[in-house]
Amino acid sequence: MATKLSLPMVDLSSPDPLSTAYSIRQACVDYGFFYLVNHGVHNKLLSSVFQQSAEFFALPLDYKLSLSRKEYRGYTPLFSENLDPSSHPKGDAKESCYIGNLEDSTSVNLNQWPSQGKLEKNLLSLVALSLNLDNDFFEKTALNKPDAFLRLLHYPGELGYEDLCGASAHSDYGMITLLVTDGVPGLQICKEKFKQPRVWEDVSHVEGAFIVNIGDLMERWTNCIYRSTLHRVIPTGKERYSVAFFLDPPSYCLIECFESCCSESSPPRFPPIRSGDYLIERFMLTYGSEKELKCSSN
Ligand SMILES: O=C(O)CCC(=O)C(=O)O
Ligand SMILES: [Fe+2]
Repeated sequence: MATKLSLPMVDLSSPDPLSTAYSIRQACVDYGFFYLVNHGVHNKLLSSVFQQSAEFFALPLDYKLSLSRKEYRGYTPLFSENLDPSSHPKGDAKESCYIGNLEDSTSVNLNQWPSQGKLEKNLLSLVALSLNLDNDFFEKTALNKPDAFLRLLHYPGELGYEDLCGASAHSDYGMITLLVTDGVPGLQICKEKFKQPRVWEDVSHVEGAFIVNIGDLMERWTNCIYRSTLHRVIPTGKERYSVAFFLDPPSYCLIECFESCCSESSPPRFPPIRSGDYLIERFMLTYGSEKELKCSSN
C-alpha cells in the first residue's frame, strides 16, 4: 500500500516574501510539489468551474468529438493520450478538454481563473526570489507571452480495466502547474524517478488548496535543483474530476541553466533548448505523432 503524504504548505498571504520564497525553495528541492493556500481564488469560482466541467463531460460523445483537439485546444477522448507509453498500451483512462491561451480563451467562460494574472505573477515572482533571480525574471521572460492552458480532466471511474491508470506516470513538461481536484483520491508522486522499484506515495487532499508542481523546463533551468517529480493518477473505482493550469514559457524562450544553479563542480546537465522544441518533442511522445498532435480530428 502507498504511504499517505502531506506535501509542504505555502501560504501566499504571508506578509514576509522572503520566508515564503524560502518555503517554496525547500518544497521544490525536496518534493517538486507543494500545497498553495490563501491563493486568492474563491471557492465559489472553483465550484462553478467543476460544475461546468461536469456539464461539459456529460454531453453526448458525438458532440464532444465535434470539439476535438486542434492546436492544443479542445476535447481529447478516453484512451487517446498515453503519458507513459511503456505502461498499458491502451492509453490513459481519462477524457479532457484543453482551454487555450489566456488572451483569447473564448468558448468556455473560465477566463477569470486564474487568468487575471495576479496569482501566477505573484507565485512566479516568489519562485524567482527563491532562486536569487530578480523578482520580475519570469514576468519578463516567460509571462510576457506565456503558453498557458487550462485543462479540464475527467476520470470516469470503473471501466473494467483494473490496471489502467487515469494518468500514467509522467512529469509535467513546462514551467509550473497548478492543480485543483474534487478531493477524490488517486494522485500519487514518486520522489526518486531514477530509482527502481518506484515508490509511490498518495497525495492527501487539502480542501481549498492548489497543488503546485514544478515541470521539466523549470528542472532544466535549475539544473535539477528543483525537481520535476513523477506523478500519476491511479484508478480507485471512483469517478474523479480535476482542473490543471499549465504555465509554460513562450516557445521562443531559450531554457538554459541559471548561473546560480551551476558551478565548476556541478556543470549544466542539459544543453540549452527552446521551450517550444522541448514541448513538441514531449507532446509527440504522448500523442503518437506530429499530425495527431496538430489536429486530432482529421
Ligand atoms: O488529475 C490529476 O490529479 C493530475 C493530472 C496531471 O497530472 C496532468 O494532467 O498532468
Ligand atoms: Fe501532470
